[in-house]
Amino acid sequence: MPVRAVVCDIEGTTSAIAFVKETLFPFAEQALDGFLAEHGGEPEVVAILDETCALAPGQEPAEALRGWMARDEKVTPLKALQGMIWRQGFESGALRGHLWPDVAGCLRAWAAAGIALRIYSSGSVEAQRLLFGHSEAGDLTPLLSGFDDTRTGPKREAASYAAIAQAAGLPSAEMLFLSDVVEELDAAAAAGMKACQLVRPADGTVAGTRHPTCATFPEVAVRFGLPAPDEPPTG
Ligand SMILES: CSCCC(=O)C(=O)COP(=O)(O)O
Ligand SMILES: [Mg+2]
Repeated sequence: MPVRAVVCDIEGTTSAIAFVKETLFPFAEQALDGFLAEHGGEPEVVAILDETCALAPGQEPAEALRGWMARDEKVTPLKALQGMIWRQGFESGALRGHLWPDVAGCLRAWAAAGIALRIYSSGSVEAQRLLFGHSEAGDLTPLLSGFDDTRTGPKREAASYAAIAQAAGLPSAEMLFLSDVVEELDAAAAAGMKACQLVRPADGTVAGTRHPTCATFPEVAVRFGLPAPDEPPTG
């Protein structure tokens, strides 16, 4: 069955774990109080704070959000708020989306060959668009045909991948999911997708045993019969 769509995780797959943990997360944490003071009355932020209170009853929302940040919990309202905070950073040029140097060339080659490219990350859809729109390789959003976050469903549940396949309008067997996390790959495979673990040495990813492993996107291309990029890796 040929691969007609590739679904990419971000942290540990297209982008360095260190970029997310040492640049993006501290940026959001430091800006949280100022952001809430300035925007806390806006309907979209009020809805996020209500969702936070529902998930952390009895806690001040800012305190709950800080706790989730400290524990790197992939909680949907936190992810939505982080995306809103990062917007200021990406649009001002203070932040630029990190991509591993082997990624952009493959995304361009795959999109040019008609392979549908989608993102599925715990980072909110807004954050995903910002990262790829302001990436170190330029604006890559025209290459991407779909974005999903935890509002589609948890990343470790097969139903989320079935929903992504349905949104893409493709049989799941013709879709390839790339992630660094074995449990996410298990869920994608349970939904019928092909699955491949990105084991990037610089991220310290530990290779699992249940799925094929690749260190770079060009290796993925070779392994799954996708076109190889005609540009050398950048960066
Ligand atoms: C700009 S995307 C931020 C990524 C993020 O917040 C995150 O939690 C990463 O999770 P992933 O599912 O991509 O591993
Ligand atoms: Mg990941």
